[in-house]
Amino acid sequence: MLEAVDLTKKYDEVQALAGFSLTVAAGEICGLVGHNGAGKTTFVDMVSGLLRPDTGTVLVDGVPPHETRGAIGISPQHIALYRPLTVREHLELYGRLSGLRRKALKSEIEELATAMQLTGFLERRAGLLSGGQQRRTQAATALIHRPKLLLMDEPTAGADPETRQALLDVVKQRAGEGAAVVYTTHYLTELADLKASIAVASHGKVIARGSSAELLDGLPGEVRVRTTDHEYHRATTDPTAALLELLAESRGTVESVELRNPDLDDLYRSLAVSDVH
Ligand SMILES: Nc1ncnc2c1ncn2[C@@H]1O[C@H](COP(=O)(O)OP(=O)(O)OP(=O)(O)O)[C@@H](O)[C@H]1O
Repeated sequence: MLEAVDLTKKYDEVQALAGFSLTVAAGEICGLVGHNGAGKTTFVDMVSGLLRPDTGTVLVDGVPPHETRGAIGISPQHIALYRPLTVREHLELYGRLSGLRRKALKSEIEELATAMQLTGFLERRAGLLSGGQQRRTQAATALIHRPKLLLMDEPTAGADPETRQALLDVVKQRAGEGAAVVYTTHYLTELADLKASIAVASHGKVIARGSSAELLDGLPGEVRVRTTDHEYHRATTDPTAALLELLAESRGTVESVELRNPDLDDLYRSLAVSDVH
């Protein structure tokens, strides 16, 4: 569904993309992760047709992004709503731009408003919405025409847990219906919830690609034991054994025990990713 091969892009002195390749199949959610400045947004902008690569090719459903019509839905990193327009007017506008007819548009708005918990706000102007409501509206504009490719650039930034869950549920549902999804985030827990595959970007290219099991297997998590006397912690791939050892070593009364699974920082460390441009 999405095929990007060897993309490069230079902004003056900054090599934002340096041979960025990524393929995402229909029905697949690909979690695109990486440090700030790794090139994720530049890539998303290129796939959405906003930016042309210096070299390399992008195909969406077999054609270049600027030639697709209605195949792509984009939820940009920064909220970009028209303050005087209501939520319903936004959804009508984006739906019409993608060629949705009046009847289909009406039922899509109803279904999406329910899924995104926007039913009570449809007639409210965007400028008067809370941050979370704006996030949900922004995401809804990307989803209204049921695109074959969904580009979601940190869609949950600043969202409360309820907004985050609504968003994750809709993304899962759309992938279940066959949409390909590129989902950039700094939260591994979201990717686990989405059962997403992972692509790690660094210095303008994808340096690791696979399922989270493939990429995280064997990475150490951490066990912490806090007692009335001291706090003990150990990095480990065998939490049960480490916990028993720490309990045997610890002095004082145990107050808390914490097991932390490997996270994105552990993954970056294992890949020796250290870049911030
Ligand atoms: N319009 C621009 N002009 C000059 N440099 C840019 C421009 N856009 C991005 N860059 C640079 O290109 C590099 C990649 O930026 P990009 O926004 O793609 O990273 P990112 O992985 O999305 O980061 P973040 O996680 O912070 O959103 C950075 O060094 C950034 O400063």
